[in-house]
Amino acid sequence: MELFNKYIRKHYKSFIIPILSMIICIIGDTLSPYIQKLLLDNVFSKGNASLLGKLLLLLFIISAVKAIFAYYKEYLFDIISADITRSIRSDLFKKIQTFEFSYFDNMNTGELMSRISEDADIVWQTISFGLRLFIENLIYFLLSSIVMFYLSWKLALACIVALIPIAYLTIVLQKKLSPNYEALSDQTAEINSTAQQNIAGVRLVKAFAREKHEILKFLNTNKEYYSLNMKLARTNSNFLPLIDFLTNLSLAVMVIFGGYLAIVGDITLGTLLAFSSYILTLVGCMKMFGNLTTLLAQNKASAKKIFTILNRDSNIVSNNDCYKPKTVKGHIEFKNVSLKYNNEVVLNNINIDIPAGSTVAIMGTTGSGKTSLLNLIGRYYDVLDGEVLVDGVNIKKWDLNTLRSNMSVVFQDTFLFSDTIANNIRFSNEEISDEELVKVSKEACAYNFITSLNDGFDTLIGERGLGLSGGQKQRLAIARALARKSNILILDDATSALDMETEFTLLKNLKENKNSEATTFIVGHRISAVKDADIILFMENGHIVESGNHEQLLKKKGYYYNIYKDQFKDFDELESEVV
Ligand SMILES: Nc1ncnc2c1ncn2[C@@H]1O[C@H](COP(=O)(O)OP(=O)(O)OP(=O)(O)O)[C@@H](O)[C@H]1O
Repeated sequence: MELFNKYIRKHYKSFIIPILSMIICIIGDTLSPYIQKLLLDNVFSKGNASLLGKLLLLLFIISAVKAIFAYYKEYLFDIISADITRSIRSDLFKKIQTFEFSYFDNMNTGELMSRISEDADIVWQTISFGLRLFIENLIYFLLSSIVMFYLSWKLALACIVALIPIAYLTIVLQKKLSPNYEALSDQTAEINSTAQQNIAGVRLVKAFAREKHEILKFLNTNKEYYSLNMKLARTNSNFLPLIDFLTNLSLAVMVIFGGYLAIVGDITLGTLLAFSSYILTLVGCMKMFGNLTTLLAQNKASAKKIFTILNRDSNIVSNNDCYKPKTVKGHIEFKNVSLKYNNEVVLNNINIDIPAGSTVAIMGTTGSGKTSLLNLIGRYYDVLDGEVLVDGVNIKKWDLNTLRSNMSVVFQDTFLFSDTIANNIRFSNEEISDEELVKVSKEACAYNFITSLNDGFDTLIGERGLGLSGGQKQRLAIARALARKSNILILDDATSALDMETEFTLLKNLKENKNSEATTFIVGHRISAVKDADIILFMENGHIVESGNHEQLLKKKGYYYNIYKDQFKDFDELESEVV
């Protein structure tokens, strides 16, 4: 129903011409048996030869008109359905873009791909094929019934009554098929996601020699899909022969009762002949309604899933009259901030004030909440308690697009698009000139390796930067972040795959070229990467347990000092040996 209200109804004007064409074709089809009746009763029985030419000409005209309008009917219906499906696909894609991070934490890619591809295709089939046939058969049914009642109400009534059990069975079949199609749609998504995950992780599978396990997993999913299809086939084969039998029975009723009416002189032979055509049309309609139930059941399942997405609103949205400053300075404050994912509290009572232009380094054990803390700045997740302020304004009051457009992030997991190196860097800022492209690549220590490739900046790389080393991918991701030239830069463990020397050069470049107002966050594990920061935060179990600059933290002789000692112990020992 939602499909109808949201997509089909607004196209109602486009349906006028194809439906009119359809009606013209159906009128032609419905008139043909009537003309045959006239031929039999008037020309052949009564020998009225003058009518023969006229009736044959009429039959010819009807066929020609039908052929012309059939073209419009088919073609225009196809255009409308393609249009509607395009709108559904675009709406789905646009809607998915609005969802918050946590939605994607709980949803797998294969499932979403199924919604955009298979489910949208089923809706397309329903409209282009199903809806057209439904309207067509409904009109056929109504017109044929009207003519039948006009010719002989007794025989028409008998035929309609004989068709009632078929209609009933069709409805029961649809009810039985619906849940099966829902399960089938779920299973299609499961197959997609199993295949998608395997292909995305194929290197891991091969490295661990887990091909057999993966094949087995896929075969099981496929077997389940097969079983569901078999179940559907069983349901169909339980009902369809019965529907066929009843259909033939209704024909027999018509022949017996019609023959009797002809014998007693209630109807002419021509009427009986016309009736046999009309009843075949009615039976054809009933069969078609039966077949359409399958498609309708399939469509119901797919449309339900599509509308679950389309009707969902993101939990993180900008308010009306939100804050949209022209420039962002980068003053960031966390006030009593706590964060919870599902049921787990991962940040507890965080308080920090970071003046614009500071460089903040975050250290801490794995899982201590470093990424989670940084995720709050762009409002990728909402706080449980407290508030995060950027330039003195709670980020919940900010226009999300303005806030995020003024930030650059390098995530822990590097993702590169299947595109050229230049386009990957320009992803964050399409406006940058070729000179700036070179400049940010140099800053990110990526220029030398890019220019050593045969196609340089035009080199095509795979979705995951195939053909590039981990460190090269990270450097491209950093160049992409720098290209945005924003006043908030977040590097979440972005140099972990670089050797110490490259990391040192890169961080030095960042410091030297840094726009003095840019606030920079660096999550790092090496003292050499963090020691020059204005503020160093040390995190443990969702708390900031130490903060200060390098000297202050060394004096505290706490967590930071211990790491410093561990990392520089070898150096000190070596120094003492040399001395
Ligand atoms: N999207 C998420 N959904 C649920 N729990 C999460 C999510 N992201 C992180 N966590 C959990 O939150 C805690 C903090 O994770 P976070 O990634 O912030 O730590 P981290 O200090 O950045 O770790 P690492 O140094 O290993 O990257 C962990 O216990 C982690 O399991």
